[in-house]
Parts: sequence; structure tokens; C-alpha cells
Amino acid sequence: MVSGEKFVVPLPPSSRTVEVKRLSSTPRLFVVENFLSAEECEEIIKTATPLLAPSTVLKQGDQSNGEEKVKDEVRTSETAWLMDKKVPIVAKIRQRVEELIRIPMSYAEDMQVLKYTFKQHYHVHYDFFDPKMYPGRWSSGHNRLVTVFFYLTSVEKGGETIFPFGNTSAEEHHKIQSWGPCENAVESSIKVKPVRGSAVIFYLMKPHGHTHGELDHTSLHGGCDPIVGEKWAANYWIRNGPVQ
Ligand SMILES: O=C(O)CCC(=O)C(=O)O
Ligand SMILES: [Fe+2]
Repeated sequence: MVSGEKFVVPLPPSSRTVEVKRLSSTPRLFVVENFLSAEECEEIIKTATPLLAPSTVLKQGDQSNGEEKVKDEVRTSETAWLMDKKVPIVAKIRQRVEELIRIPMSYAEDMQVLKYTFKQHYHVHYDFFDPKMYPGRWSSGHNRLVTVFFYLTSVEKGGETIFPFGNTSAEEHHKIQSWGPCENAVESSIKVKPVRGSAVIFYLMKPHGHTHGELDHTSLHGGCDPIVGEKWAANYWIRNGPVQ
């Protein structure tokens, strides 16, 4: 499938439609401009500000006895979890995401708001938990299926979301070993520029394997350092079954 293909998706029950543009087929990566209004972005930032704390990652290792979240240099931003689904802005955006993605939001983790100031980043990583690195509870096939990511601010310079495998063929994959900071990523990487209100959607599992958790390793991505301007963003990590 070619990149740059656009299709119009209705968002019932509103009469609104959005235009979904495909940026890549491997990984399956799409962008939707104006998914959120400027007022909605402001409202999310205002709600999240008092809840910000240093971002964490899940500690690698056996997860059978529960998980441990740790701070790590790979992820230096701040996070606010908006756990109260009754907050009007959260309820509204949850519904809109469900209308777009057509997956029940009971499969989604809470909305996570992210703030990156100068030189803060999330080095390239996977949003799923590879059972090789996280044995235990992630070995059952239950995992994250898709990430819906919103930009709440536009960033003047830097702050892109980078996809090193963007639009590559299987024959090229062995050449792509882009770990660490954005600067290490291959020249051909797709870099999505943060534009206020835009959403990026990328799938973490293969199209025909999502029921049994077949991971898509081309979904590798990262959040680059903002150079000029502050980056606020939010995500929903949506799994292939209900979150318990
Ligand atoms: O900040 C970004 O552009 C990407 C963040 C990210 O990968 C994540 O939240 O999982
Ligand atoms: Fe991510």
C-alpha cells in the first residue's frame, strides 16, 4: 500500500468527519489533523499541570509478581495520568478516540499527558512489552495493540516523533538498528512534526496477529528533544483486550 493515501472517517454520533492520512504501511502509521481543537488542547494541559511527575518506564524482568516502574535516562519527560474518566474533557476525548479507532475504550489505559522541555526525550522504544524482556504476565498474548498520540502544542524546532522503520521493506530491516537518541536514527526515518491538535496513530501488532499478540517490531519509535519550544502531548495505549 502506498503512503500518503487519505480516507475520510465519520465520527458518530457527531456529524463530524476527519481525514486520516497514511504515512506508512510498515509500521501502520496514520495522522489526523485537527483531531482536537486548540481549546481542548488547552483544557487537557490545564487539567494535567498539577498532576505532573517524572515519567517512568517498566523495569525489565519477570512480571509475575507485579510490575515496577522506574525512572530511566531513556525517558526524561514529565507525565500526568488523567485517571478520572468523569472529568468532562477526558470523557469527551475517550469517546472520540473510540469512534476513530473502533476499539472499546475498556481496552485502553488511562490518558497519559506528557511534557517535554528543552532536550527532554523518550529514546526509541516499543510501546508493547516484548515477552522476551518482560516474561510473566506479558507472555499470554495480551499486550498493547495501538497507540493514539496527540500533540497539544506545536513545537518550533525539534520534538518530532520518529519512526526508524517508516516505509521500509522487509529486506531493509536488518540495516535498521536505531536505538538511543533521535540523532542515531537512520536518515530515512519518518519524523512527524508536532502540530497542535494532530493525532498520530500507530499499530504495535501485525494486522492478522492481534488476537494472539503478534508484535510488529517495525513500530519502533521515539520522541525527539524539543530544541525551540515546549512539547506537550498525550497518549492512549490501547490493548488487544480489556485492561484489568
Ligand atoms: O513524544 C513522542 O513523540 C513519543 C512518545 C512515546 O513514544 C510514548 O509516549 O509512548
Ligand atoms: Fe512510545
